[in-house]
Amino acid sequence: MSGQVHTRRTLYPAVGDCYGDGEEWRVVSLIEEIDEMKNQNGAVSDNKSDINMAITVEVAGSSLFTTAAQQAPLAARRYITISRKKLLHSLDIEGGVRLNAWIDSMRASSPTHVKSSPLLSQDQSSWINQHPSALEMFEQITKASKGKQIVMFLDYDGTLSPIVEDPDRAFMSDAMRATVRKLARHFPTAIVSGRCRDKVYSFVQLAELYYAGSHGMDIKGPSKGSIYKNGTDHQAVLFQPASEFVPMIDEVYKALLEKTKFTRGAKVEHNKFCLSVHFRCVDEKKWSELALLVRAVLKEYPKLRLTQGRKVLEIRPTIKWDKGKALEFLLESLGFANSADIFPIYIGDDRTDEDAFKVLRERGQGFGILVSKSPKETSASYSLQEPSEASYEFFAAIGTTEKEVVATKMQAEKTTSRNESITSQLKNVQGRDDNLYFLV
Ligand SMILES: O=P(O)(O)OC[C@H]1O[C@H](O[C@H]2O[C@H](CO)[C@@H](O)[C@H](O)[C@H]2O)[C@H](O)[C@@H](O)[C@@H]1O
Repeated sequence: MSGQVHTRRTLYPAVGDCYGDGEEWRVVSLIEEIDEMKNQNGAVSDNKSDINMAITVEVAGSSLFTTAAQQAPLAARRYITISRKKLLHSLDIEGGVRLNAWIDSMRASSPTHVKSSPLLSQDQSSWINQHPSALEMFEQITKASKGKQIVMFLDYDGTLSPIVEDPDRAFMSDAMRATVRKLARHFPTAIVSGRCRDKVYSFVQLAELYYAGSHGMDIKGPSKGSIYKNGTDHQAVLFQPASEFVPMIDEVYKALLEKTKFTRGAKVEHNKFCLSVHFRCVDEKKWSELALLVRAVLKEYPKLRLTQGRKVLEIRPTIKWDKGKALEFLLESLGFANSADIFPIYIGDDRTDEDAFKVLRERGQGFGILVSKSPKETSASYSLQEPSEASYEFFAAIGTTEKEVVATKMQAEKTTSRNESITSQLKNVQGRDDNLYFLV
């Protein structure tokens, strides 16, 4: 004997939330209603024509539901079931607008292939005029930084390591490590990353650097103190302005793991004071759905905000802290807060690096370099096509030039007691000022 059975299956415990003008509604469960034909053995055969996807929505003053039948009851928790078609239509008009903006921006921030068209190449060339390749500007950069203390700030992913599918395998090459080591020998050098500080340290493995993890919310100086520190205080720096958020971040991490567990390819990364939800390995057709899931979780945490990067949504505390603030903090802890004779150079590839580029523009000191193959709106002054150690050797070369001058000057210093005039002669010959002394 066989018969028809009506079954309701909850597909997702919570799907997402949407906001419109003066209204708010939240999808709490996606229920698949299926009229199943059960045979004698209990095996199920879905009769497609009977499938009706319905969605249960928790309502807070929505004008979505117009007919009397659709109006939510006045209970404390108001739920209503609407058709899948209607929900998706509404998603498009309301929450969809913001959601699509994220997704478009995520797509644009990490193009998989750069299409070549006459228009694009025109855009590209005008962009390159505005943001020339740093590699062609040796003379200008050397001249601009002359007599000033260069301080290097380097982003990690996409700047020191190539972008790869698995965030746990974004290794840095030995050649790149050797170049960064060389840079750190010439200048105070900091890694500024969205990653958790320990993780980025495990990739870079250079103890002589400053590390600003979690988008600058976790800053630590070299364990033995910095040889560059301008002043007498050589204590190692440790600064964590978002410590109070750790329990909340842990909680949201667990919620996100749970909510995204059915989204194939999605990955949630715990970056200590912030989180990343990776879209790179998720089918693009599922991106909106995943973004909705993330936003649904975040709805319960108004003290956290969402930003986007290269195929990633980043969740972080709403505190006024970013990579730009981290750069300023580092300059200050190096003793350069009020120094006119510093030349900070920040190299990064992502939207979050723009905060640091902006700070440099506002200070009118140093400049930003954007690593990008394609034109992007940026506050950086220069560009680099890709993250290669060859590019960063360029800065080491500036360092070498500076160092030679400094060494000569040091030699001159020693001789000063014997012959004051040698120093002044050197100064005249090389046209450098005394700010370079503390480099050595
Ligand atoms: O500030 P960053 O050091 O650039 O960190 C930003 C995010 O970088 C990582 O994700 C990015 O790189 C991954 C590995 O190449 C790639 O799979 C992912 O698609 C990129 O978005 C890191 O995993 C994130 O936690 C950081 O927020």
